[in-house]
Amino acid sequence: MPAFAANLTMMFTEWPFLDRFAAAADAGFRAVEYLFPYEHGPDTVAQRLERNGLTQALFNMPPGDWAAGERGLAALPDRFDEFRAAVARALDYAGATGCRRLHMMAGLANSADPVVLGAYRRAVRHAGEALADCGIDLLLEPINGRDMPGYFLNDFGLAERLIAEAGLPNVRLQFDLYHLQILHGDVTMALRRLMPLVGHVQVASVPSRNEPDGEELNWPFLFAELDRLGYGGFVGCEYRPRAATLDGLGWFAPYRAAAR
Ligand SMILES: O=C(O)C(=O)[C@@H](O)CO
Ligand SMILES: [Mg+2]
Repeated sequence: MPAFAANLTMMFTEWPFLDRFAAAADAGFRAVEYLFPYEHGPDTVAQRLERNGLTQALFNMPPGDWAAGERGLAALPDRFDEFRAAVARALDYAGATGCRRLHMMAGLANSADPVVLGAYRRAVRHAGEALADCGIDLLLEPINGRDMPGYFLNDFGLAERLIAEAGLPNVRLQFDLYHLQILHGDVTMALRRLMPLVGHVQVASVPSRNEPDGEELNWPFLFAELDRLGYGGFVGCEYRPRAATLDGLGWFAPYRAAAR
C-alpha cells in the first residue's frame, strides 16, 4: 500500500501554511511534502511535524528568486556560490525536520550547452557528496516544458544518464508520473525500467494536475504497480484540488483506511 504524502504547497491551501500540517494529519495523512519551508524557521516547522505525528517526506532546496521566475540554481554556471549556500540552508532544515530527501531544482537553462551541462554535473557532485555525509538522498526531477518552459531537466533519459554518471548511490530520480506522462507516456513501462533509480514518486491527474482519480491514467492500477515493484518510498500528492481539498479526497479513502 503506497505511503502517501500530502503536498502542502498545493493541497490544504484553505489553511495558512503552518496550519496545513494539522489539516493533513486530520485528513489521515502520515507524511507531508512541499516546495519550500524557508519562510518559517526550521524549529517551527519541526514542531508542526512532531505535534501532528507527521514525517517530512521531501522538500526543495532554495531555488533562487522564485518570485522573479527563477526555478533553481544547479545548472546556472555563474551561481555556484549561491548554490552551495542553498545546499547548506536546505541541510539545516533537513536536520531539524528529519527529512531524508531533498529535491535540487536545476533552473532555466539549455541542457545542450556544454557549459550549462558542466555546471549541473558539478552541482550534482557537490550536493550529492554533501547530502551523503548526512545520510540524505539528492533527488533530480524531470519537469515537463508546458508547466516550466525552458527548464534544464526536461527529459527522463537525460536524468537517467546524469544519475548514472554521478555514480553516487544517494543521487536518485524523483519520478513524477504527471511529468512522465506528458513528456514520454508509457508510464508503467518507465516505472518498471527506472524503479532501481527512484527515490521519490509524485502523482497528479493528467492533463489537469488535479486529484489522481481519473483522466488519462488508471490510478488504482498504477498504485498497485508501485506495490508490485516493491516501491517502499513516499508518493507525494502534488496536485491542485479541483475544489475544496477535503471534498476531493475520495480517491484516498481506501488507502487512508489501510494506513491507520
Ligand atoms: O513541479 C514539480 O513537479 C515539483 O515537484 C516541484 O518540486 C518543482 O516545482
Ligand atoms: Mg513533481
